[in-house]
Amino acid sequence: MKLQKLLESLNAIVPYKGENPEITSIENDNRKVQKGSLFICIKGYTVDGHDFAESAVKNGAVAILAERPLDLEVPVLLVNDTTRAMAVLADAFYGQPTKSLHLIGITGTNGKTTTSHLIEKIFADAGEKTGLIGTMYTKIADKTIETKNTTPESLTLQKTFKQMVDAGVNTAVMEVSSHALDLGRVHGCDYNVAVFTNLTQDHLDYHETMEEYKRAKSLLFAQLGNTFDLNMPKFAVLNADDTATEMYSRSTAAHVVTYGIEQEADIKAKNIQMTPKGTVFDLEIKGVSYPIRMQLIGKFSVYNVLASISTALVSGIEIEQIIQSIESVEGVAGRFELVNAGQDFTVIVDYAHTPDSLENVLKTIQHFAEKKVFVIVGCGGDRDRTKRPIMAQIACKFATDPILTSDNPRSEDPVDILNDMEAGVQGENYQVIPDRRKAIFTAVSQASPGDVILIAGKGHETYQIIGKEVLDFDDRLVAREAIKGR
Ligand SMILES: CC(=O)N[C@H]1[C@@H](OP(=O)(O)OP(=O)(O)OC[C@H]2O[C@@H](n3ccc(=O)[nH]c3=O)[C@H](O)[C@@H]2O)O[C@H](CO)[C@@H](O)[C@@H]1O[C@H](C)C(=O)N[C@@H](C)C(=O)N[C@H](CCC(=O)O)C(=O)O
Ligand SMILES: Nc1ncnc2c1ncn2[C@@H]1O[C@H](COP(=O)(O)OP(=O)(O)OP(=O)(O)O)[C@@H](O)[C@H]1O
Ligand SMILES: N[C@H](CCC[C@H](N)C(=O)O)C(=O)O
Ligand SMILES: [Mg+2]
Repeated sequence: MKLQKLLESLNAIVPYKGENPEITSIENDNRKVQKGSLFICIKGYTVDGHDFAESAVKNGAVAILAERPLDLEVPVLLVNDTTRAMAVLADAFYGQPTKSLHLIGITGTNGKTTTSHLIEKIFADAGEKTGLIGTMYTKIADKTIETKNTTPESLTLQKTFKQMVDAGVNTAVMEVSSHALDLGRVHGCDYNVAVFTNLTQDHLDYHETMEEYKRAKSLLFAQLGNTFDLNMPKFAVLNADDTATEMYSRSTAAHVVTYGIEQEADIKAKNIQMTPKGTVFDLEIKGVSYPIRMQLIGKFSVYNVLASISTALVSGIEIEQIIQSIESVEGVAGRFELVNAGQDFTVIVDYAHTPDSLENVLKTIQHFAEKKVFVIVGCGGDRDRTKRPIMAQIACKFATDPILTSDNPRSEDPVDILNDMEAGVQGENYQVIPDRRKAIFTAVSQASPGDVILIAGKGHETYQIIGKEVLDFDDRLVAREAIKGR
């Protein structure tokens, strides 16, 4: 694509001196630049991409997009915000791929990964070719690709959508993190359905206040419904039981569909009964009731299922087909995943790493527990510090045997993180075992028949980040080892 043509997508005049070269790729990492690339300088949290512009030109870049003048022999185009411009250019460069996809975006503090998998399954069972982008991986039809972020930056994102379109995918489901919304990673994405799970405390290291965090999430709904499509109206699927829904409902020009358990909602769950093997409830839609018998456990799972059912319904999938899919879901990796290695007590690995998710999972366990409940929990380093004492409090309140340990300490001293946690539980009964492996082995050695051990925080993760090292670590494998060694 010619540079001038590409720039038209910015909807603003970007004056520059020089020729109108053919752009063969867009890159924001000088190490990936090839002959014909447009190099975009991004001021990051670690380094400033403007410092790599000269090297990019040496590597073959024929134009540079920057926020400040640079003395280079190729055209330098100036914009106020290169990150946001990059998102719009990427969308144009890859041929606006999201216009050819039924795109579903999910935001919320907890439940995004779970809900995205449920939705993907419903669409796949209905015969659609699906794509998925989220915390665990990116999936393009049957191909799985490793990812670093829950929502990738815009270049990767739009390239992925293009690959999906090329592979014949028609429905794409993605998690949209609050960081991505705030940093404009999803500008240019044309969503058909935007889903809200819930809003509780997390990421205050980044957003600083809950109001700011709430506002960041509202951007998904504000972006939705701004383009009119008679063939495919746009929908915001909102949780009626969460107070943030009122704001998100006001933020969007799209149709609003609500789901819930407590408040009035378009799609409701009633008469919920939990068993250790699953959950039974009545699904109510427009006065018609459908009995649901699913394998997922806990009230929070009912919310995820309601969000998924609502999304599929507004997308035109038949209710009978949807119910069949939901009832056949066994679970999502690392979410309330049982570890069975022949032991006579229950071991659950779960990704709860926020106060609300930890409380929900522990309450669900309490509902069935007849004996002791162990919880092994830590808090990630270089992340929201204010959630640490709260998570320790929840561990002590809802478990009989809490063990505070390390999650991913990253650049922080694990003992400092544990001190932050302990500040919330002075005078309570708990153990502190900084080594996560030792913590798991201890709980397993102390458990008696009928007890439950919840290993929280890392779910599907197969690593532990200590300092700059990424070490092999999988809660499920360590738990198995500990059980075998008993
Ligand atoms: C705070 C944040 O969001 N950081 C993201 C950001 O990294 P950064 O700002 O440090 O980038 P940088 O290293 O300073 O680089 C700046 C620029 O220079 C370029 N560069 C850099 C080095 C070089 O040699 N040459 C070069 O050209 C880079 O390509 C980049 O364009 O850009 C990177 C590439 O896109 C992201 O991977 C990275 O996410 C980091 C890993 C991160 O931890 N992000 C978290 C906070 C995050 O985004 N989390 C959310 C939510 C998770 C949830 O679901 O709860 C997520 O969506 O993942
Ligand atoms: N609807 C929900 N409400 C509250 N807690 C939930 C809900 N769904 C899942 N959880 C809890 O939150 C944990 C994380 O779930 P999931 O991975 O689906 O969330 P996520 O929003 O994708 O998280 P992340 O932002 O880290 O990617 C689960 O392991 C479970 O403990
Ligand atoms: N996407 C979340 C994941 C947290 C997972 C937990 N294990 C941790 O490392 O804190 C984050 O980056 O905040
Ligand atoms: Mg996720």
